[in-house]
Amino acid sequence: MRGLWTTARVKAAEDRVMARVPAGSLMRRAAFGVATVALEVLAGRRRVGLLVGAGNNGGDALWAGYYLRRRGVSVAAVLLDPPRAHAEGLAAFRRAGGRVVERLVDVDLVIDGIVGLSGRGPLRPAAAEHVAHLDAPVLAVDSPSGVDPDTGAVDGPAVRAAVTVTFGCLKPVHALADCGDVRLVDLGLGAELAGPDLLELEVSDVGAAWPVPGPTDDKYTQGVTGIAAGSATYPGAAVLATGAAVLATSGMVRYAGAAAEHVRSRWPEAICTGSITDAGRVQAWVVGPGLGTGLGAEGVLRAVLEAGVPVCADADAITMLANNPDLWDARDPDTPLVLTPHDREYERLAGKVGDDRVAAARRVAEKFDAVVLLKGHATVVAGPDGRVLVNRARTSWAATAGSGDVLSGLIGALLAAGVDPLLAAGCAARVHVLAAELAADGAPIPASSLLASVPDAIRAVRPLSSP
Ligand SMILES: NC(=O)C1=CN([C@@H]2O[C@H](COP(=O)(O)OP(=O)(O)OC[C@H]3O[C@@H](n4cnc5c(N)ncnc54)[C@H](OP(=O)(O)O)[C@@H]3O)[C@@H](O)[C@H]2O)[C@@H](O)CC1
Ligand SMILES: Nc1ncnc2c1ncn2[C@@H]1O[C@H](COP(=O)(O)OP(=O)(O)O)[C@@H](O)[C@H]1O
Ligand SMILES: [K+]
Repeated sequence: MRGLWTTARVKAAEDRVMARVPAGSLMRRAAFGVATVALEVLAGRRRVGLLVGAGNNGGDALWAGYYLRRRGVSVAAVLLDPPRAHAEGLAAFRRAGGRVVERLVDVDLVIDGIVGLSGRGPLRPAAAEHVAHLDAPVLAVDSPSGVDPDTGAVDGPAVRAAVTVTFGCLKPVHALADCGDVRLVDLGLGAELAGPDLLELEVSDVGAAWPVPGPTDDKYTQGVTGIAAGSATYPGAAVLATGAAVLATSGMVRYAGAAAEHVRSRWPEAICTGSITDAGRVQAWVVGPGLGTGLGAEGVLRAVLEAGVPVCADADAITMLANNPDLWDARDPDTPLVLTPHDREYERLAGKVGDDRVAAARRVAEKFDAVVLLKGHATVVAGPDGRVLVNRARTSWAATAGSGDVLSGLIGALLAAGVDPLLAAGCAARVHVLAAELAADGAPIPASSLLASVPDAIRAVRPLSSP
């Protein structure tokens, strides 16, 4: 797992390190890292432009310009606030033959030192104007300017970075927003940083957590997933959610609901019944996709919440919980609940998501004592214990009708297999994103194709040496 630390925590750690190292040494180390990556990106080309803001981020850029000049690179700098440009960095830059210009023209690479950890709100007009006219690849210093370093939110023009060079540790922006290729320069912060604020699963974490059958397993021991989804109007949601559970693990899947015939004909291996009372025992339930919100659906949700097994509540189940708070009383407080809202469902539960999606997911996780998976290009999974996992998609092909139904089936199967609910949601989100990518391969896909790629996505995360 990769840890990410909020800017307040990073600044506090940097202050403690700075108190015991010579003045300016951290900045020069950071800038040397920037210059090293810049030379790599330049690959022999020799013209660099700097956009220099008034803070230490601009100082990093100026010192990087100094190191690049010493390697014979031609470097021009635009100072966005000349009287406040980092004095030592600017002096070193000029000494090394760096030029100060009004506008960047004919450069092979732009180094964005407009603003870093202290950047807040939309870019100021002068910075926005330069960013709007960028026509070369950009290396962002610490974080792309115009993107909030703690939330990844973008309000107005922002730098689109091909590569971001960051220092000390990763920050939330590096998992929540597009920063291009992210490179980390060590500043020796390690001992000063306690546990991270956010976590990002790596492929190996997902592969290690994904349940696989052992020699003593049979169809029951791996966990039976129950799917309470679909309706006469929306049978497809039942087919997709059940299919995802069938493909996610080799345990058994039971389907209960009005789409039993549709599900049976598509997934003959699922045990299908028309009603939840006849469903038999399961180790986790998925409830909600395509279920409707009428009295019958409320009864199903109540039965699932009372069942005493982990529940993944999605789509209409979330809407019902938002509209009828009495339904919460049916919940067994000792069994885990995973809620998987998109923004509109979130709003029904707890008001607008806002710019800080991590804080939004945390609020609802705490309020309902549940794991909350907030859907989107960057999926945020927050646990009631304060842990947060972030998973950003590299493409947006998953933004298609029915793809959420697939996700809920994956989560349900992992819950039934006994995976920790936060990890279950995080691993499912990761495999879901990968399945979308593999299925799309550059062209739009329906959710049924995403579903068909689930086995390939699982193969891709599992260790190479495993059977
Ligand atoms: N600490 C360390 O040990 C190390 C720190 N390091 C580096 O320092 C960076 C943090 O530096 P920092 O704290 O000086 O702030 P920084 O990000 O340059 O921004 C402040 C300036 O931006 C301005 N500004 C704000 N919002 C804006 C907007 N929307 N649009 C435009 N401008 C905006 C703001 O203006 P003001 O509000 O003052 O008018 C002020 O002038 C960090 O990211 C890393 O690169 C490395 O050298 C390693 C060692
Ligand atoms: N822009 C996007 N990029 C990547 N994934 C996205 C994007 N928008 C939505 N998704 C993902 O697609 C799925 C959509 O789920 P949902 O809105 O519930 O759809 P449905 O109800 O039609 O099944 C979620 O997994 C979500 O994270
Ligand atoms: K920057």
